[in-house]
Amino acid sequence: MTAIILSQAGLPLFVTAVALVDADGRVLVQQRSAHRSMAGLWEFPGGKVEDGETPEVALVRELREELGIETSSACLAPACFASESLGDRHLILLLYVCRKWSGTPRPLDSAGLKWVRPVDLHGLEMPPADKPLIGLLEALL
Ligand SMILES: Nc1nc2c([nH]c(=O)n2[C@H]2C[C@H](O)[C@@H](COP(=O)(O)OP(=O)(O)OP(=O)(O)O)O2)c(=O)[nH]1
Repeated sequence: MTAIILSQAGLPLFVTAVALVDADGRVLVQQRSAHRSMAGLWEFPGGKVEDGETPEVALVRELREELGIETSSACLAPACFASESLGDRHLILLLYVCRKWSGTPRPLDSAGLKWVRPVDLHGLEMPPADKPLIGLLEALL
């Protein structure tokens, strides 16, 4: 049954995202800008995996584009994932943890950034796919 649903809707949408963790154990989230779907919600930096990219390569690219920071695949530790319907597509959200990068994150493609303690993620308005990831992340950090 699942295979039939997926073939009707096309392949799932693979999105790769990261919990950047600073020296105080806080996590960076960014606010989705007004022109985007789910505008105003807080999310982990990242984006769609493009054709020919690994999730890690896509994430290194997204972090450069969205935050102006540099990291490498070796600094991305797979953490957990979410599987959620977006309506017309099915989202697979791959969440990594990263503690090592160069540069200072800037909101190059979002309405704003903030560093929050993992427990405080529960109080943020985040996309539905992110909700089950919060507890998993808390247990990992
Ligand atoms: N980066 C990121 N995307 C997320 C998270 N949670 C979540 O549902 N998403 C969804 C939102 C988008 O549908 C998709 C990421 O797409 P994107 O960031 O590359 O592109 P976009 O905002 O222009 O997406 P869209 O407006 O076309 O939906 O994954 C998250 O924590 N981080």
